[in-house]
Amino acid sequence: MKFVIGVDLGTSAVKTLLIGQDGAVKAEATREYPLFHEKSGWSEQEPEDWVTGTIGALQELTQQSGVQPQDIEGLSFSGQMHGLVLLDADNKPIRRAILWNDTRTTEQCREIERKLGDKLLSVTRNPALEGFTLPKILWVKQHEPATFAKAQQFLLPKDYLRLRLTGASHMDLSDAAGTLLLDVAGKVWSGDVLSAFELPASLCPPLVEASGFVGTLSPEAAAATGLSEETKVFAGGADNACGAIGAGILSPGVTLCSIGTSGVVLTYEADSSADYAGKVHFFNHGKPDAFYAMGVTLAAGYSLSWFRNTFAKGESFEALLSGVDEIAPGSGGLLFTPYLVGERTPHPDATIRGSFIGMDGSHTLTHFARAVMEGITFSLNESIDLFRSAGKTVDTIISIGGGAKNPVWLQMQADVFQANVVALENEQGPGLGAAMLAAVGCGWFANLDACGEVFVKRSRTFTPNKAASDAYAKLFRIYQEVYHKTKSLNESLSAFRN
Ligand SMILES: Nc1ncnc2c1ncn2[C@@H]1O[C@H](COP(=O)(O)OP(=O)(O)O)[C@@H](O)[C@H]1O
Ligand SMILES: O=C(CO)[C@@H](O)[C@H](O)COP(=O)(O)O
Repeated sequence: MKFVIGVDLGTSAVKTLLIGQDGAVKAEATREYPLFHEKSGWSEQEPEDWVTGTIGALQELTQQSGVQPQDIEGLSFSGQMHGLVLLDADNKPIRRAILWNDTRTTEQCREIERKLGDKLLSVTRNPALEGFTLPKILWVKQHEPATFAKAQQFLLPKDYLRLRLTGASHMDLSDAAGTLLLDVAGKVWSGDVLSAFELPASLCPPLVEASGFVGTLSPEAAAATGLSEETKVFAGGADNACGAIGAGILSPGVTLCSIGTSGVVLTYEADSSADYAGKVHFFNHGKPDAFYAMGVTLAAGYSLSWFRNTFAKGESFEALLSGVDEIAPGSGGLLFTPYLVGERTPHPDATIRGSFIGMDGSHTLTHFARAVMEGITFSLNESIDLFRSAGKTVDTIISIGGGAKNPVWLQMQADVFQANVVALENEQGPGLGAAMLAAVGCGWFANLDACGEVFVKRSRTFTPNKAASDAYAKLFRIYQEVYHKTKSLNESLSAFRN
C-alpha cells in the first residue's frame, strides 16, 4: 500500500494526516502553537513555530504508523489564509506573521477603496477587509518602513512552510485569491493593483495551481522529518478550498460549514459569473477552473476556546460541554454574539465586540457554554441567510472543523440552519483535501472527483428537530438585533481598549 500526507497549517495547530490509497487514515499527529495578541485587534504568529510544529508532527506520524518512508509518495498542504509573511533577500522572515484575524488595518482598507474604486470588486472580486493580505502589506509599509525596506517577497503561511520543506517559493491560486492582489477570474497577479500601491511585481511569488507539482523534499527536510527525499510535494491550497475538497464540495448543490478557529459557510461556484456584490468572499477553488463563495465568522471556535481558557482553564472541550444538551434552546434567555475580534460576514466591522445579553442569577457555566455555541451558530446562519436570499438552495450541509467533533453542536447546526447536517468520519476536512491533492498529483486518480468517491467518507446525518428549529427561528431574529444595538456602544468603548 502507498500513502500520502496532508498537512493542515491551522491557526490553533498544525494537523497532519497519513492516508492510504484506500482513503483510510493510517495515522494523525498534531502540534499546537501560540497566538500573540500584543494589542486589541492584533493577532500574530511566529513562522518558526509552524516549521518546528510541522517537523515534530511529521516525525511522529512516520514513527507511529510504522509505514516505510519510501511508501509515502506525496505530500501537500492546506493553510490558514491571508497571513502576511514578509521575507528578506535570504528568505528569512523579517517580522512575525500578521494573521487573517488581525484587524489593525481599517485605515489601509479605506485607502484601498479610495485608490481602486470599482476596480477593487471587478478585479479582485472582494471588498477591502482588514483580514486580507494587501492591507497588511500597506500597514507594514506605513508603520514599519525600516522593516519593509528589507522585504523582497511575501508569502502566505503554508507557502512559507513549503519553502522551508522544499527550498522553492510559490503561491497557489486559491490562497493568492485572498490577498486582494490577484485578478481572480484572470488567474494572474494584478498589475493595476500592484502599481496603484507602488509595489514591485517581484514582491509576489510565482503562481501555481493547488494541484501543481513543485518539487521534492529538501535533503535537510527529509532528514528532519524522517521522510524520503523522493517524496513529491504538491502546492496545496487555502484551508477553506482544501476543506471544500475534503468534504466533497466539487460540484454545485452541497454547502460546507466549517467551525475551526474561524467559522465558514461555503458554496461551490462552477465559474466566475456569480455576483454577490462583495457581501461574501469570492475565491478560486482548489479544483482547477472552479470558484467558491463564502461567508466568514471571525471568532467561531476561537470564541469557545477563549471562553474555556478564561472561565474553565485546564478543562477539555468534552468536560466543558458536558450537560449542554440538557439545557433548552435559548440557554435560559442568555444570548452571545461572537465578535471577539470584530466581524466579517455580514457585518464587516473591526470595532464591534462580543456581548452576553440576558444574564441572570440562575445561569451556570453550562448555560454560558451553550450560549457561546448558539451565538457562533447564529452568526454562521447569517451567511446561510445571505446565500438563501441570493437564490441558493441550502438543504444539505457538510460540517467539518474542530466544532464538528461535538454531536450536540452538529444537531444544533441542523436546528438553527434548518437543513440536514452531515458529519464526516474524520472532521479534518482541510487536511483530507490536502491529501487528496497529493493523491491526484501522484496519479492515483484521474481527478479530485474520482478521488473524493474513495476518500470522502460521510458518517452521521443530523436532521432538524421541529420544536428546536421553531425556537431558534425566533431567537435568531433577536440575535440579529444585537449587532445594531451594540454597535455605537462598542464604538464608544473602543477608546478604552489596549
Ligand atoms: N471536542 C470539541 N468539541 C467542540 N469544539 C471543539 C472540540 N475540539 C475543538 N473544538 C473547537 O474547534 C476549534 C479548533 O478547530 P480546528 O478545525 O482544529 O481549527 P484550526 O484549523 O483553526 O486550527 C477550537 O477553537 C474549538 O473551539
Ligand atoms: O480568514 C479566513 C478565511 O477568509 C479563515 O478561515 C482562515 O483561513 C483561518 O481558518 P481556520 O484556522 O479557522 O481554519
